[in-house]
Amino acid sequence: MGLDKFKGIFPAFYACYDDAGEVSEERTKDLCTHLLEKGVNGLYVGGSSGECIYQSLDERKATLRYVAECLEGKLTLIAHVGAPSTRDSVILAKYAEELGYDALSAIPPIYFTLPERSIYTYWSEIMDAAELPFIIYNIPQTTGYSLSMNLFKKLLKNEKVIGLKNSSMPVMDIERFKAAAGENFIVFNGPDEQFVSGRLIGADSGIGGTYAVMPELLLAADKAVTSGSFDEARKIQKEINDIIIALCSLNGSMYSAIKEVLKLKGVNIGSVRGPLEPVSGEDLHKIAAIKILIDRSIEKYAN
Ligand SMILES: CC(=O)N[C@@H]([C@@H](O)[C@H](O)[C@H](O)CO)[C@@H](O)CC(=O)C(=O)O
Repeated sequence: MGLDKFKGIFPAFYACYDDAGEVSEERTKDLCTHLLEKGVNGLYVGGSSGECIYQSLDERKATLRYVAECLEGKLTLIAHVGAPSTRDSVILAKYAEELGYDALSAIPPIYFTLPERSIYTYWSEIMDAAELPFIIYNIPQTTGYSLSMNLFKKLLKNEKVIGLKNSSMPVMDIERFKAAAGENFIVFNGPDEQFVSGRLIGADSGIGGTYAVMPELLLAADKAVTSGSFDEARKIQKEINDIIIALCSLNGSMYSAIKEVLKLKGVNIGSVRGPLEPVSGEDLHKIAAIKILIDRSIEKYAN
């Protein structure tokens, strides 16, 4: 199949809540519209950044639906359907197919440390549930499982496997997975702090949790890599990293800091759900400084 629609910048979509902390249709659609206008290539819906592990099945289905309804095929949509049980993952996979999503993706099973054959079975049962391409999600720092080359090669035998979202930290992992899978396969860079290096070593695209607060910078970095302007790409990556470090330096989760910055940009998607912590009152003034940092970088590199 043609994989071009999976190339480019894919913000990991955030959980959008109303002021009472419930999933909000209006705010979900506001964020979709905002990102569409910024020119991103697609969205990764319901992953870590979507706070998937803190949401009920119905809330996850609602978010998948609101995004699909709002975008009506204008962006490539990847549904993250990983859930604690295979049963729930299969329900989400079937629902994403009904809604017209372009691909599925899932983390490996969480909580219990399971043997690789269980991980293989889990991913395979999700793939069997829908006629959609599948993107493996390797994120050892949150799941405790690091995708082995053996399991990767076994999964590649299933023609539904068209890509890998690789969030492990060694950039070299991207090169190894890409080499094993060949050209007709999409590798998404996971760590935003290494986007440029990930692209240079072989990632075709990027999915990231900080993209949606600064899509202009990721799009500019991607363009610089594609056009061979490596010095420019390196400079943009430095700005991206300064911003990520600032977002992570507050009392409160990075996602809550991002959501506060988005509010200042006119996109209110509420705050985070516990146990993620909101930004504390005394840190709120720092949010304005982070927004200025982002705006200045965009002015410098993306206008
Ligand atoms: C461990 C982690 O959460 N990694 C993030 C990164 O995008 C991360 O937020 C970013 O590099 C900042 O550290 C993504 O790989 C996760 C992600 O995109 C998602 O599933 O929402």
